[in-house]
Amino acid sequence: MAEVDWTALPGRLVVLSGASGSGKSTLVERLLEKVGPAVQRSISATTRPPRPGEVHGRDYFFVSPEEFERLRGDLLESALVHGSHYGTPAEPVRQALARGICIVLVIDVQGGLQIREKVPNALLIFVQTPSPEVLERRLRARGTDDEATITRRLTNARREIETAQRYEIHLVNDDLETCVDELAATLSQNRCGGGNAHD
Ligand SMILES: Nc1nc2c(ncn2[C@@H]2O[C@H](COP(=O)(O)OP(=O)(O)O)[C@@H](O)[C@H]2O)c(=O)[nH]1
Ligand SMILES: Nc1ncnc2c1ncn2[C@@H]1O[C@H](COP(=O)(O)OP(=O)(O)O)[C@@H](O)[C@H]1O
Repeated sequence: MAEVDWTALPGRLVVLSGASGSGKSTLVERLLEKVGPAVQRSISATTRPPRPGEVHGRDYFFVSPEEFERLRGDLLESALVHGSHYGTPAEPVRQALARGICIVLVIDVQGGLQIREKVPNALLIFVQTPSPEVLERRLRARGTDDEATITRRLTNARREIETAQRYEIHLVNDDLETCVDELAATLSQNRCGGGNAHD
């Protein structure tokens, strides 16, 4: 696609990262219910197989490794995470930002740092559980992953938490509704959603 000045678009780009099981998907789902259409989330492409209940085009675009390679040139950022490829299709994000909508990217820290380079005015938020034990408990309770997958995600969690030092905003997802409120307030204070998307 043609060169885009991402910082000149009226909508704000928000990155939400956190270890697997930290609650990113749950938080964003609740946030979108709460704040309405001025905030939307981007749908990533991935080579990871769908989990039970996940829907193509709603949760992710589930693609083959070959399709992912063909898509590469159209991605705003991409990364290899827990052995699968993930990436953000650029054009839908550009169109939404051009309409003044705040777009949330639920992506890993490698992608977050690529966004920081490309879109310097993006807001980078990192979410953590109150402790590593709570993270492990929630990942197991989710019941979507086998033991090897859980072990891999817990190992990667340590590295992600170290990289998170470079994120400007840190949230602790202890009580869900409290954290959703904090996320909504953070966005509102940073010119995202809450009716001020056109400021
Ligand atoms: N860089 C990048 N990371 C992504 C993207 N989509 C999802 N991820 C990240 O990939 C990791 C694995 O996501 P997922 O397979 O849904 O597992 P979960 O984190 O356990 O729910 C998480 O850190 C996601 O935030 C993307 O488009 N780009
Ligand atoms: N504040 C919370 N308290 C208790 N359980 C939570 C909380 N936030 C999320 N969960 C649960 O933890 C699990 C992991 O959350 P999820 O949103 O899938 O994380 P992520 O998208 O970061 O991998 C899910 O089963 C979810 O229902």
